[in-house]
Amino acid sequence: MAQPTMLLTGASRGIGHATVKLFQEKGWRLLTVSRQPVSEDCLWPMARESHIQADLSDLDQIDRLVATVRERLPDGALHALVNNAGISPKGPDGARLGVTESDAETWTRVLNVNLVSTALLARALLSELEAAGGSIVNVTSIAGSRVHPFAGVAYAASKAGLAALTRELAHEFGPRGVRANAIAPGEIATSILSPGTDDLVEAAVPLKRLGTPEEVADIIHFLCSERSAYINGAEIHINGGQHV
Ligand SMILES: NC(=O)c1ccc[n+]([C@@H]2O[C@H](COP(=O)([O-])OP(=O)(O)OC[C@H]3O[C@@H](n4cnc5c(N)ncnc54)[C@H](O)[C@@H]3O)[C@@H](O)[C@H]2O)c1
Repeated sequence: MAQPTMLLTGASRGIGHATVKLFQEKGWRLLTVSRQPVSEDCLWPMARESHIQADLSDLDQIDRLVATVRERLPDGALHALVNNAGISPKGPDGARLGVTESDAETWTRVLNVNLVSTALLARALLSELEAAGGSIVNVTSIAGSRVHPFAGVAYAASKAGLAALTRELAHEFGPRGVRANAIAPGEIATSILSPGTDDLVEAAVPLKRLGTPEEVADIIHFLCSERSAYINGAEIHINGGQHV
């Protein structure tokens, strides 16, 4: 197969950063989306070249983003779309933006980044995914399927919606040879974690540790590979056996 191409959102740090590094090591061509310009000290020169700046909370930016992606796909084929970008009002981005759970603007921002932009991107890039027999991976969360002490309502609702969207896309896109799956992390060592997570891990995670971004990246890679060719519409939980 010619060099496969992946488009990943939220590449600047955490799970997205680990996923970019892994796919690069595996020989993929990368297109990455982040709100920020890539910094000069960026560790992966290929990723710097492939970076596209877009704020996914602003849906007006999606058309331009899709047009830029198409320009950078000379053969018109996209092998993987990884919808990883996420925002939590209770995480560092939320705190920085000064948002609160009762704020309508918060709901809009969280739903746009975590859910609506994902749906729009998947549909807009369906032809390119179809051309490659491609795979969509949506990063959901443990908070989408159970009450989580730190996640917050908007975040939980967005991730439950993303899980539902994944099943719907699997059903609709499957006949066109495009698979859609989700990966639902529990407590992973990234900047999105809230204070108090250590106690939660001690009380509720049988493996008694945080997961690593690299462990999540590995499953994303599996879901984008031929090894998972018959997995469609699944949500794979990676949470150390967490029970709340
Ligand atoms: N770390 C965890 O414990 C955990 C648990 C469950 C789910 N998740 C999910 O994993 C995904 C990755 O999160 P992470 O843990 O690496 O956190 P993170 O905060 O380190 O990374 C989030 C990424 O999303 C990007 N992003 C946020 N808002 C954006 C916007 N408006 N436009 C474009 N990009 C934007 C950020 O720039 C960043 O690259 C998220 O969807 C998150 O909800 C993480």
